Amino acid sequence: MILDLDIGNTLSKWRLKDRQTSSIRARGAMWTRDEWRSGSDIPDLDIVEAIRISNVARPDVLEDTVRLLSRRVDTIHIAHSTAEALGIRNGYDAPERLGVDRWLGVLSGYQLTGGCCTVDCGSAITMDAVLPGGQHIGGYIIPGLRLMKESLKLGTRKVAIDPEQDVLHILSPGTNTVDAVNHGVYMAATSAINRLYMELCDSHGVSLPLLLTGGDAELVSRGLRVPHARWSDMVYAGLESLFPLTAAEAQGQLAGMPEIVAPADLTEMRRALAFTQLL
Ligand SMILES: Nc1ncnc2c1ncn2[C@@H]1O[C@H](COP(=O)(O)OP(=O)(O)O)[C@@H](O)[C@H]1O
Ligand SMILES: CC(C)(COP(=O)(O)O)[C@@H](O)C(=O)NCCC(=O)O
Ligand SMILES: [K+]
Repeated sequence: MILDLDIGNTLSKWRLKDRQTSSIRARGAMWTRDEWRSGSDIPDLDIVEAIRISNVARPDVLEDTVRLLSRRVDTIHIAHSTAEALGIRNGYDAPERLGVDRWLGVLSGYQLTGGCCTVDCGSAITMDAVLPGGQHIGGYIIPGLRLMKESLKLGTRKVAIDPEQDVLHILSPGTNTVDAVNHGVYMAATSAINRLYMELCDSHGVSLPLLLTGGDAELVSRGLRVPHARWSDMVYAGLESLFPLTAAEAQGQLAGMPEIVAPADLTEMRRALAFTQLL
């Protein structure tokens, strides 16, 4: 069994993948600040032969995790952002500074689409673009939904946006503090993504497929006006492509690959952008 770990600033996600069949056997998550201890939602290490890790939490979180796991498992691969990988050139001035979860998302997105825009809606919302030909051009970082709410200190941080709510309702003016904050934060996130995505396509003259991942991807997806696909295993897929361990992975079959959704027409996007600039 392979243990894949995606350690974010809020949640540490894990999954167990069968080395023979390439199927996912178990999944779980724990708060990143919590310690690994029995009784919590952690995988059974006795059946793990190899581990692959993506970490964007503090370095000591990674050190503690590796120390604990290396007592039980010999093979541990840790992903790092590099200047180049799998035909993609990292657009950061200091490539190693690009969050490795963003880099892994870009690697998977490019393999699926040959050029795309990736959005990871977690503690932060990050956006990256990689052009056909493999040049990553950098991206954007904004606070995630939860962080935006926390920053207001209005006591609304624990009140989640109801994922069942009709999206038109979430975009309407709030008539109490909780709704005003939730709706405002949601509008800030979704309109930034809509706008930045169209600006990126416009300035590079290419209509890029848009891919979404992260804990808030489903919610954010409903507020986007542009065609896009969700890929919840996108960071894991980057680990699979950097460190292929199964026959399917070696052939480029990445877990949970979505259907490619045809992007919006570039002329239409330019028309929409021109309209926002007229106002
Ligand atoms: N069950 C859940 N537990 C915690 N956060 C959740 C849950 N479902 C959705 N979320 C949202 O997802 C975010 C965490 O997403 P994730 O992509 O795991 O973030 P990160 O990679 O930064 O840890 C939280 O900030 C929260 O808004
Ligand atoms: C931007 C991030 C904090 C996002 O982390 P996440 O929301 O997934 O926990 C992470 O990718 C990171 O620490 N990046 C380093 C800075 C950079 O990418 O420029
Ligand atoms: K993120």
